[in-house]
Amino acid sequence: MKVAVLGAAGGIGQALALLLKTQLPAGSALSLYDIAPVTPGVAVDLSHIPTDVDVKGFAGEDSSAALVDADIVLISAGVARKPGMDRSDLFNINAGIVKNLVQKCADNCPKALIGIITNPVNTTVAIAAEVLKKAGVYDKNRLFGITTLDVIRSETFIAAAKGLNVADVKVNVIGGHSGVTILPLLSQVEGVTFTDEEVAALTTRIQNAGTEVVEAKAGGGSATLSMGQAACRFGLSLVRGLQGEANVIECAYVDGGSEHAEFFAQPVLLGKQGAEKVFEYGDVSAFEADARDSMLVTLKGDIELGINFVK
Ligand SMILES: NC(=O)c1ccc[n+]([C@@H]2O[C@H](COP(=O)([O-])OP(=O)(O)OC[C@H]3O[C@@H](n4cnc5c(N)ncnc54)[C@H](O)[C@@H]3O)[C@@H](O)[C@H]2O)c1
Ligand SMILES: O=C(O)C[C@H](O)C(=O)O
Repeated sequence: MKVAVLGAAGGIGQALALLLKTQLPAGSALSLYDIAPVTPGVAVDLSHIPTDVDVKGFAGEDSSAALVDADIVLISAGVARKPGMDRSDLFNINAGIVKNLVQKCADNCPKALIGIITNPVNTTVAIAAEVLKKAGVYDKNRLFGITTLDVIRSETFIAAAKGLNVADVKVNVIGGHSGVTILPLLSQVEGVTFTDEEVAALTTRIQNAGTEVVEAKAGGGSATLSMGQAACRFGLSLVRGLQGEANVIECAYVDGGSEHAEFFAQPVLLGKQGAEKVFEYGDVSAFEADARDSMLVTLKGDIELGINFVK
């Protein structure tokens, strides 16, 4: 199994690479690429950790060498938010970065599963899809926007609010990955009930959790360590699916035939072909139905922006 991380010298990339070095199955290869010249050094540093995962680092303008034979590519290359910015403010720089890197995936590992972390995810995934379509290698089951951070935040905040063991909390988060497009389905959480006030407060906190980190870091970037953990969880789920494990399910932002939008985050069964099945997200409360319907103008606009960027 070969996993490539693009943006590997960054805050997310280094945390993710460390977690993968220690948690990928024995015999795996970890391929680290970043435009920053430090990247081969990050690989040497990790290579001293005694696990049976081979690490190589690549720097410079061309990511090709890192991508050959990759089974999974996780992309966190790009710029992060500063206080006062929305994720959409990152579009001008990150759109071109994702477009170029996904073109390299099309050229060097067209069958790889691609997970996009770079913001604005609602738009960069649409960009990736258009690039792959133009290259004639698009398979909707192999492209994912990684929304796992919204899931782990929801699990954490719900457990804290209700005094639960966080390992027992399971929650679907649907929609997209920015502001109102992030919708945790609190009504489905088993073994717990919420007042209307709790639903409103928890939903708002989960939707604004990225901004909470950006403001706390005071100009030093956005979530990196929690995102490293989230991307590792999702990446390892992709690995488990590729290896034929049954019942590997994660929420992800996919082109899964949603009635709501071309890309929509919902529960996905991961398997040997990537997304084996996209599940219905189930019954929702009146509050959630209203929040879902009201987000769609924003979500569809974000997607349209990505499609038009490549066309
Ligand atoms: N999906 C999510 O839930 C989620 C969560 C947190 C952050 N993010 C996003 O992830 C991205 C990265 O965040 P970060 O905190 O790691 O940022 P960072 O600035 O710490 O790291 C980004 C890395 O990308 C590299 N890079 C820039 N241009 C590149 C290129 N053309 N090719 C290869 N590498 C390039 C930089 O050299 C840097 O090492 C941001 O866009 C951020 O908004 C997404
Ligand atoms: O908020 C950000 O800019 C980064 C990321 O999308 C997050 O949710 O933490």
